[in-house]
Amino acid sequence: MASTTHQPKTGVLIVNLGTPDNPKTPAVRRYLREFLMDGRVIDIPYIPRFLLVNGIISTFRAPKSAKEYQKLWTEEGSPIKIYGFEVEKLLQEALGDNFIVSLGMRYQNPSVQVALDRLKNKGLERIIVIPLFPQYASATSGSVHQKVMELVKKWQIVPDIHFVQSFFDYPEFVHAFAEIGKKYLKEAEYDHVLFSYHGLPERQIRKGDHTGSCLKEAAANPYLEGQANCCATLHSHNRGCYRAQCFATTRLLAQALELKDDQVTTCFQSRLGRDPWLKPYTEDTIKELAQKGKKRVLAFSPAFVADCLETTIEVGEEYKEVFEEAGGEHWQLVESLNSNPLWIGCLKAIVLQNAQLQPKVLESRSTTVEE
Ligand SMILES: C=CC1=C(C)c2cc3[nH]c(cc4nc(cc5[nH]c(cc1n2)c(C)c5CCC(=O)O)C(CCC(=O)O)=C4C)c(C)c3C=C
Ligand SMILES: [Fe+2]
Ligand SMILES: [Fe+2]
Repeated sequence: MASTTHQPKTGVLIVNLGTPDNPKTPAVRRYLREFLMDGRVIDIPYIPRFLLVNGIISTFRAPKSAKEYQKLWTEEGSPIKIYGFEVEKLLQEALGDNFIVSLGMRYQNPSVQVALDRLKNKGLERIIVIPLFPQYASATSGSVHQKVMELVKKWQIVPDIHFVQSFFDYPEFVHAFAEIGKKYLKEAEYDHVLFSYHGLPERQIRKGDHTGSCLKEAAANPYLEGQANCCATLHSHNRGCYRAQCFATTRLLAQALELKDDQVTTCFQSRLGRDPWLKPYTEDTIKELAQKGKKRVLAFSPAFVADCLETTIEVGEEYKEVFEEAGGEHWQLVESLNSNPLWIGCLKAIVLQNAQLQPKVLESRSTTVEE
């Protein structure tokens, strides 16, 4: 009797932030409500969060954001979703039949529930979850992890679940972004290169800092090692710090692009509310660069893997206006990874590397079927 070994398939769940179903105010309000009622995004107690989101944000922010989404929308829909589906298809093709790739959005559609249902009851031994955020933040990757766990815990058979925490330091990620940017640096001269990351309330960084040293720039403590910026190096004590991961991303990209320290600046965009967010703020940085006489700036948005409101509209249009009003002459946004083949190759590398983390014992446990 011949015996055949069946390697169980691996599920790959890729999850991005999400976007409204359409760019009209009611759909944008639905999206903002789901997004901002997440206690990892607006991390204040439930009642004040409920009042804020259903009051000011639903009344004033939703119609304002809807206008922005109308500028962003294409005939096929919102870019973050269009690229999401393209990436799902291309990654499936790249990985082949031993994997099932499924796309979910943390907020709105296709929901994480729908994406996980596509992986349910398929006899999967393992699911690799890749939140599509290069740097870890509780508000993004942390929230995806929480949502997946909430849903999967109800399954009768819970497979191995492996979460990818961050991927800013994968050489394939750095290479993909750098190659897209190089195109611009070869075409023209730039006075400065800006790396603008999505911001976070400083409070959220402090909550994840077990050393008590982060954001205390001048404090004498063993973690600063004489540096002015506590996140200027990545060590075991701050490995999960979003801010430290953003600075590390800039260093890796600057190295790949052969840029010197004084040619690049890291800054943080999209502040919401009055609390202090990560500094320097992108808007302030842009004004300072223009005041210093920088006329031509190239802007990367390496916290995003697909073009979206935060890149195309905020960096590509709004910050361009700020720069030009302050005396700048040429502002260029580097487009995101979108469905670039280098990005698909990067995702494939992330999947294969994490699939290999599967202990040897699992390989030898592959189901043996007697025929
Ligand atoms: C890089 C990842 C992101 C982090 C970190 C993040 C934190 C964060 N965001 C808000 C509030 C808003 N973000 C909005 C849009 C938006 N945010 C991200 C990514 C991160 N957010 C993306 C990819 C997008 C764009 C989605 C799209 O449809 O194109 C918005 C909505 C747009 C608007 O009204 O301006 C809000 C609001 C907070 C409060 C936060 C951290 C605490
Ligand atoms: Fe955001
Ligand atoms: Fe820090």
